[in-house]
Amino acid sequence: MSGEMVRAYAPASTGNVSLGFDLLGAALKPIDGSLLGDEVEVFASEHFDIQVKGRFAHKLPSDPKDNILYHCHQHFIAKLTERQKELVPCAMVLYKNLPIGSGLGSSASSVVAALHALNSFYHEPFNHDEMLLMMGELEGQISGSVHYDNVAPCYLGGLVLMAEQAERIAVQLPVFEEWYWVVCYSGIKVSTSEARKILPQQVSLKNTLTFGRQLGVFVHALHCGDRKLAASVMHDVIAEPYRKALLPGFDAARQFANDNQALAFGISGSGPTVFAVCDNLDAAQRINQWLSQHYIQNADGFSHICQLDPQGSTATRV
Ligand SMILES: Nc1ncnc2c1ncn2[C@@H]1O[C@H](COP(=O)(O)OP(=O)(O)O)[C@@H](O)[C@H]1O
Ligand SMILES: N[C@@H](CCOP(=O)(O)O)C(=O)O
Repeated sequence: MSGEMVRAYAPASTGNVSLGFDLLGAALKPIDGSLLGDEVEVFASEHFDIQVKGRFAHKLPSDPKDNILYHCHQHFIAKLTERQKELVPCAMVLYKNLPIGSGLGSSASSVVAALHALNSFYHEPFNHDEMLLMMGELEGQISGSVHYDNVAPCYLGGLVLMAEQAERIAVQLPVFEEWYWVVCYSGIKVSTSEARKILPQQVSLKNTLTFGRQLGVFVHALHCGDRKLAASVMHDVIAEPYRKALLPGFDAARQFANDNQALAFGISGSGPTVFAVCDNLDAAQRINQWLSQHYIQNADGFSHICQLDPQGSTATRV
């Protein structure tokens, strides 16, 4: 076997961004330069194998077949074998850096890092949309339904709106580069599939109209650079009213953020991570410090001041 290896990194992401349930998501990058995302290595090997390392490795199922990486590999190789018969076999290592059930797109990060690394290892047989379709399908196996608001920003970078058209799964939106996104993970686990089950299947006419208006106005405001208008419509009428009951300290955290110049505050994905958007670093630091002291529940929790990660996942051949 050759010594060829690919290493991929896939950033944490925030799904929904309050106003775009399942339709809007953003990739995150801590401003202090720390890595907030999973990494996957793929290398040539006679026998397929998955090793799991990293801060949150011990929280994953012990059977490698229950790791989403196993299913990513199976799925990718099955698709590739339809086009190419002779394949160099490989093995994988996952550095599980993101907490599971955190609202930071943890499973999406593993899926994107794994599929990006595999695509790069096998010399890019699949294009961006084919990759996104695969990523959505794999993420859907875990969370209970196909939604792209974590995998798409994680893969493409920036702030991403789902188009869900056959040849245009997602579109990147303009961003306000000076916005800071404080993200605080409390340390408890909230299962995405459970947090989806508690949502009602029907949405009232009033909330449907609010949802449509907010999303339309937000996209317009991004395109014309109107920060105030964009921030004014960042309210969650779909999930937050139900999910906040799963998040101890949520109302106090929102109150502090609102009283300290946050432009917006909400649940990241299905929680328990919360996010606050600020347009100045002083306010972001104040909120970050308060959340670290008051919202975190145990030693697994953490808080970061982030900006949006414009690059998304990366893969390097080493
Ligand atoms: N590589 C992986 N990364 C994250 N979760 C994984 C992975 N492999 C399997 N899982 C399982 O998938 C589920 C992910 O839970 P979920 O609430 O969707 O997490 P998140 O919202 O953080 O992506 C957990 O039951 C976890 O054990
Ligand atoms: N749109 C999804 C996002 C889930 O994000 P996660 O990071 O909690 O997996 C939802 O709100 O269910």
